Amino acid sequence: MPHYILSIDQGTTSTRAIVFDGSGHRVASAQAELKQHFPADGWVEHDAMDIWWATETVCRDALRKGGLHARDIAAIGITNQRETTVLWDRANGMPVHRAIVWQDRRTGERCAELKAQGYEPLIQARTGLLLDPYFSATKLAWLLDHVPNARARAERGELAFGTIDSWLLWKLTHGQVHATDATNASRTLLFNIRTQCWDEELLHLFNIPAAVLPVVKDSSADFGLCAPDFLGAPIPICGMAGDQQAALIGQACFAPGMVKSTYGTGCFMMTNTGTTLVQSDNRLLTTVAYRLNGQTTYAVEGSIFVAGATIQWLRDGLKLIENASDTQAIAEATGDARGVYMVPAFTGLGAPYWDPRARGAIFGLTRDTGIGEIVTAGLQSVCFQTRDLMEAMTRDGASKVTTLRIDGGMVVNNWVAQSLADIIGVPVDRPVVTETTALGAAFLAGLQVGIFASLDAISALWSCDRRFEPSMNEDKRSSLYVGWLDAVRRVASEPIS
Ligand SMILES: Nc1ncnc2c1ncn2[C@@H]1O[C@H](COP(=O)(O)OP(=O)(O)O)[C@@H](O)[C@H]1O
Ligand SMILES: O=P(O)(O)OC[C@H](O)CO
Repeated sequence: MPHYILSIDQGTTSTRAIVFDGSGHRVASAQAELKQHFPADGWVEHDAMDIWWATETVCRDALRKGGLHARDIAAIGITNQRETTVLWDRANGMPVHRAIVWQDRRTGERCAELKAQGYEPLIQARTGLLLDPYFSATKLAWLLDHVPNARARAERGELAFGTIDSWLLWKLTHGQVHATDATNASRTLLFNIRTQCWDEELLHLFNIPAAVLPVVKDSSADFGLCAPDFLGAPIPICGMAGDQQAALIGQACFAPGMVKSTYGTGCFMMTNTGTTLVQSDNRLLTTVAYRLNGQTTYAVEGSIFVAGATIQWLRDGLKLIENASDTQAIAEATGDARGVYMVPAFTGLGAPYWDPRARGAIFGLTRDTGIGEIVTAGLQSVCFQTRDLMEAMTRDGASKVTTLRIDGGMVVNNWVAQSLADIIGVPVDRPVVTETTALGAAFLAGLQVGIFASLDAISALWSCDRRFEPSMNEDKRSSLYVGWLDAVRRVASEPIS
């Protein structure tokens, strides 16, 4: 029996394919950058065909680099940037518009309108989410209303909606399968996370015809076979999860109370709450962590829109650094931001503030402030935002965080990992495999085909590369955080309660 798993990780800024072996070791990988389109202020789009072509290329490259053939691959897993919305023509498999990306704010007014009409409590109770343009429903409604004939065609069953997972599945199976998994469905604002069904009342509220929707499956399931021309032979597609849920799985956070935080473009902290659905009183999200054998495990999530994107801005916007990795040496040499705070609210503030009108700022500048302090403040902003999430989770009773498992592109930076431990005041564990998103999708696919026997067997594969212990004294930790809260208050568009 073939014993490798091919994981497709379609992220916001790049598309990756990674081949793992049956011990969760990475065997080969390939990556392609994804072009970002910014057609108007606050709008962010991706070309869904670019995403598909990049997926074909990176999968073929990864196999070639590993000296592997389709017959060596037991299963494919898919993980993806969540919420990003694609609408395509079932007849020719072409998108009817560019995909609207999770960061896109064009439907802010529609969300505000629904909020003013008092719909948020109902929506939160059914979906675990809040009324924010972040999620798919208002993006899909926008497409149906703005693409000529789209609504009528959707009602006639001619168009299909999906997040990136569904879109890739459709292309991989040559239009044979229109499905998603429960984690991705739980990010649309249309899926009832209690009943695990599309919610008719919400479909009506957002004016979405049911005919466009994919079938919702478990995260480990039979999603069909990829067409033989993709890699040379049909391969079963057996795992699927949104990237933050896949990271939770890749970090083996299977016990209630275990928590991970992923630092890519944004930062997403997630605590496993087991089979208990915890509704947040502190404006965190409740979401499906994974669904296996029909059993739903839930999580509480804090979503920060800008984490690694701050470093991209320091590099591409301000041109203060050449490479993201330069920030470690700069922060080590600077040691301390010396009272400078950066609040990177470039697209508003996410959890726990949810303030789309807030904008970024740098405070505490003096005549001797230099590049070092600004870069250090940029890195530290990610740590302070994590502390905000941790405080909200503790207030919710979702978990008293005792250790934090971290992953994502930023955590190779030792200064960030240490500063995180110092600012949140608990040990931070960095695993050997930091590409936990792709690993999580591989675990899900491998569970389905029997390469991994159980979640316990997966837990045994997790191993720590390095633990970062907090080393800052409590007074300094508190006073730094008070300064951060003051900076956030100053950028907020409305008073923070
Ligand atoms: N050494 C580093 N120090 C700080 N940030 C880094 C470093 N290396 C990469 N990054 C940041 O990490 C992000 C890339 O992480 P990744 O997990 O690949 O993101 P995504 O999945 O969102 O596309 C980028 O925003 C980049 O600025
Ligand atoms: O592409 P990432 O890794 O920044 O993740 C994006 C999230 O899934 C958005 O909810």
